[in-house]
Amino acid sequence: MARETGILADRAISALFETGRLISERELDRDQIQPASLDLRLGAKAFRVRASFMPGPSHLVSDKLDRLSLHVIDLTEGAVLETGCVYIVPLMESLALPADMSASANPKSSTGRLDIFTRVITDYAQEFDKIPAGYSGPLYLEISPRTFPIVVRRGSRLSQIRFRVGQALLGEPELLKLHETETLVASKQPNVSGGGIALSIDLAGDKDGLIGYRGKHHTAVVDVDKKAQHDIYDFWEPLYSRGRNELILDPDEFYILVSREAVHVPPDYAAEMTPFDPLVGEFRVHYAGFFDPGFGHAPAGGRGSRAVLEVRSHEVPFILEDGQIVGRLVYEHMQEKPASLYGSGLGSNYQAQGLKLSKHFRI
Ligand SMILES: O=c1ccn([C@H]2C[C@H](O)[C@@H](COP(=O)(O)OP(=O)(O)OP(=O)(O)O)O2)c(=O)[nH]1
Repeated sequence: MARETGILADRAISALFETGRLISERELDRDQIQPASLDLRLGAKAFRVRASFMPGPSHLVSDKLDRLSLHVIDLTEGAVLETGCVYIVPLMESLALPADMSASANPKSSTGRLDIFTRVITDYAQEFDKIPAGYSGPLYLEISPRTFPIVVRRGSRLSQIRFRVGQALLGEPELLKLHETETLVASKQPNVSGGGIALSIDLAGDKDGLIGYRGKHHTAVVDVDKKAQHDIYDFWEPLYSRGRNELILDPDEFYILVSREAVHVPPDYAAEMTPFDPLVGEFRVHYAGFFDPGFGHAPAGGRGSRAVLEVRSHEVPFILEDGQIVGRLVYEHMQEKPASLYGSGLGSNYQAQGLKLSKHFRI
């Protein structure tokens, strides 16, 4: 029996397409629907703009593009998007949501791990990545590669959207109860506060003391649609604990680190890593925050999956210490159990992961 409120699962997302609530200029790709989200595809053009913007309550995105666009790039054969530049790409998908359904977007994990900053923008938007209930209109993606230049093309999938009816966030007592039966975050002393369950950082490292990676500058381009294409060490510097169990974050460098705890998202739930909390420190963990139903779930082959963390320090150098809390996972009810779980036959790339760079790299 489906709940009234909650995040839409794969079957319901497919029904949105069939009933014209989700519109696309071409058929959905076979693997575009995930257990609790839909990957969004780039359209055929990218607008290089002078700066990022918010349309605000009285403007269409296209009004702003008329004013701010510097150049239009054709994506049909693929094109390079450079670091430090801002691009706006109309997406292939648009929406005609019912009055009780809203949506939110987030970069795909592979996009976050490449340090590509992306946000979905709607007409009349006053917030990024939030699509109000009943929204009818186009979707645009703002893209700004931060560390590596990238190749994208029409159909590339950098961002994903979750649809939700009403509000189905678990409160702290409900979260604690679920944790007691399902072990959401495998820590000796679960810390449930701020509406979520805390994740801490692993800076002790694996048997070789490897704790993470720092992105190199002035690299070759990464094609976002190609797997295992590049040697890790051409793009990343490995970082070792050397018994110190701490790491000084340099401002404006990008790090891939990993949680100390294994994470579990039971099939009836979807999780999200909550953004940077200024009370935790002057750094930001999480550029891609959706955790799928079935991630870390033992029957879906996920036992021991850790959360990969995308980390940046702002303004000042900051010392992270092993075991320090760096983020929180909030959990929401699914409307119904997905037909397919993360990790089970979906070509999932990150089930049962430890410290793992994006799928584009090979050792
Ligand atoms: O910051 C994050 C965000 C997500 N994940 C995990 C949980 C999530 O369920 C999984 C896959 O995320 P997503 O579906 O966004 O990744 P993808 O790039 O689409 O990969 P896949 O092809 O495996 O779906 O990665 C992290 O470890 N860290």
